[in-house]
Amino acid sequence: MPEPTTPLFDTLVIIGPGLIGSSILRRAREDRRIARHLVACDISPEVRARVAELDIADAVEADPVAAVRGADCVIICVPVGAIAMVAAQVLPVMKPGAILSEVGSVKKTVMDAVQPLLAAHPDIAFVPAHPMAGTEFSGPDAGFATLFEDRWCLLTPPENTPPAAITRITTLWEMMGARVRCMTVEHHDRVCAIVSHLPHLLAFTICGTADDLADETRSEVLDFAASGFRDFTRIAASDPTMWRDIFLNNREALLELLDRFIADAQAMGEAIRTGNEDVIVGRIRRGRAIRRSLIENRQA
Ligand SMILES: NC(=O)c1ccc[n+]([C@@H]2O[C@H](COP(=O)([O-])OP(=O)(O)OC[C@H]3O[C@@H](n4cnc5c(N)ncnc54)[C@H](O)[C@@H]3O)[C@@H](O)[C@H]2O)c1
Ligand SMILES: O=C(O)C(=O)C[C@]1(C(=O)O)C=C[C@@H](O)C=C1
Repeated sequence: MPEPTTPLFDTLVIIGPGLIGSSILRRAREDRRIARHLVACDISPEVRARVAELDIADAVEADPVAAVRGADCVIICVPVGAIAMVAAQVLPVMKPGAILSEVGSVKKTVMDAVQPLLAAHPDIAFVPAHPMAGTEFSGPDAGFATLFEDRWCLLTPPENTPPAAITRITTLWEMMGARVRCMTVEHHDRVCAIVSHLPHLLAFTICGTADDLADETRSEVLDFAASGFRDFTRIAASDPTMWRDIFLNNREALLELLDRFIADAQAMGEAIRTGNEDVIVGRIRRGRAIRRSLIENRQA
């Protein structure tokens, strides 16, 4: 007879079972070594009804206070701008020794807002995590159990976090199929500004510019878009609330990298103006090499 194993968590609560939260629930539903009891909590009655229909949680709650009572792990999966408010609602009723986590795409502003709240709850460990995985879709129907497979999950725990709590959240993400790396909130926000936030800013902007051109010239510019432009439109289809919160919360790092990008784009423009083939070809070769190395490492 196989040994019965104790799950990693007894009760795991997901607040905001949208794309990311419902993907965690789906994976945990498939692998009962993750948690014995799964609770979903959402502010939206439509989302709660859909989560119940999809049957991806053992219980669905409207009230975060009722949802987290007795839980040993709570993961906040709401837009960045709402994370601290939800943390303030649940921290006072969480069980001593429990872990609070969140999956927001920006870390410094969230940490700045949550750390003062944690001071009153020294028996709760805070282990923020950011799975570097997603799609342009939102909501509980968009999630899938394999979303985090072979993707990075970045942890940004405060310095005084008990190592055992970091280990448990690391194990959780490994059980989701991800690879885990710890870093500071500042480093996290700079890295994400370049690999995720600036590309989204460019995608939203280029779609708007093309659409304006189509209006001005009263022509079918967008009808002729082949796969290059279409790749930008996939990213540009992402959720407005989520991206508004990301841009406003990672303002400093994003604006610094936007300035740097504008300078680099202007240098490319200058090379085109002056016919500087070396600069043009050098840039293109560099982009190509980056794409190839991602493919070799199976990240593209
Ligand atoms: N979408 C991605 O690609 C991706 C990837 C990694 C991390 N993230 C981060 O994960 C978080 C969730 O993103 P998502 O794409 O799953 O969003 P989503 O819109 O699919 O889901 C968010 C859910 O949170 C609920 N919600 C909002 N405010 C709430 C509140 N105050 N209390 C309870 N529920 C509330 C919404 O009703 C919704 O069901 C965001 O912070 C985002 O930055 C997103
Ligand atoms: O694949 C996509 O569509 C995503 O936008 C996912 C993506 C990203 O930029 O890579 C978006 C935001 C997250 O915080 C992490 C991942």
